[in-house]
Amino acid sequence: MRVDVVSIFPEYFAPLDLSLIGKARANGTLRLAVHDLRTWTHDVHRTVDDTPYGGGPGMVMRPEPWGEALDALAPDELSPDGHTLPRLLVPSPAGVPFTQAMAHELAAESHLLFACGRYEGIDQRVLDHAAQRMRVTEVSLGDYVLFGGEVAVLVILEAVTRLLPGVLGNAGSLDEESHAHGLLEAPMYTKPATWRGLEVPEVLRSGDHGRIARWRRDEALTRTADRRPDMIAALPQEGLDKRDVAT
Ligand SMILES: O=C(OCc1ccccc1)c1cn[nH]c1
Repeated sequence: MRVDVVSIFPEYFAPLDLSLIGKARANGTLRLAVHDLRTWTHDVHRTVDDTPYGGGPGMVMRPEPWGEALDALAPDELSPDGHTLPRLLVPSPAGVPFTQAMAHELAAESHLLFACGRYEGIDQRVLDHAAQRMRVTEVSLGDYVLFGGEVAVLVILEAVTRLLPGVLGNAGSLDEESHAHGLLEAPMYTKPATWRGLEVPEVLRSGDHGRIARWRRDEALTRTADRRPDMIAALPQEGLDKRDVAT
């Protein structure tokens, strides 16, 4: 997968050289390039922002540099490697919620292009113009406001990269994890069996895999009902047999 990131703080992405994402880059699973938006400014001050039409606090990112950046990174003509147009992702408090389902969707793309907004955001025409030729998604990580999109891109990239083939050691851990089956994950334990007077639930040491699976499912349902009733409501009802419904 090819990923391009455009930001006025490219150094934010240095951590991506570490850990799993670093390995994914090393083995070519992920080809990541980070670009400084100011590359596409031409004034001596390399200006990327200006005051908002209609008034209001803060500044807005100017369209010109973004337009040139997107032209350069998502050229219309097919490049030698026959690349398709990228999917443009713009983190924003006004975006559609980022979910594990979207992470899976993005992991299937061949080229992602992230635009990191700062200040009050990017001139809307940048997104409207880009949408004339590529798929554009404003995406929100949650109902809060950050200084800019960089941190959100790090989160999205981590969620997507770990889904790419060969990045996670045992792919098994993918289908067990929270949000993989519409429920939160059951509590996890490891050695020692007793720690500071606290025991590991006996069932997990019973070796009875049917009992263990049932216990984990019950725990997942209870946890989800307690912490995320919204997820219980979203469960496919036919998937829940009578025993499952948490009382
Ligand atoms: O703050 C966020 O993105 C950065 C951003 C982009 C545009 C204007 C202000 C801030 C964000 C919050 N939830 N998900 C993303």
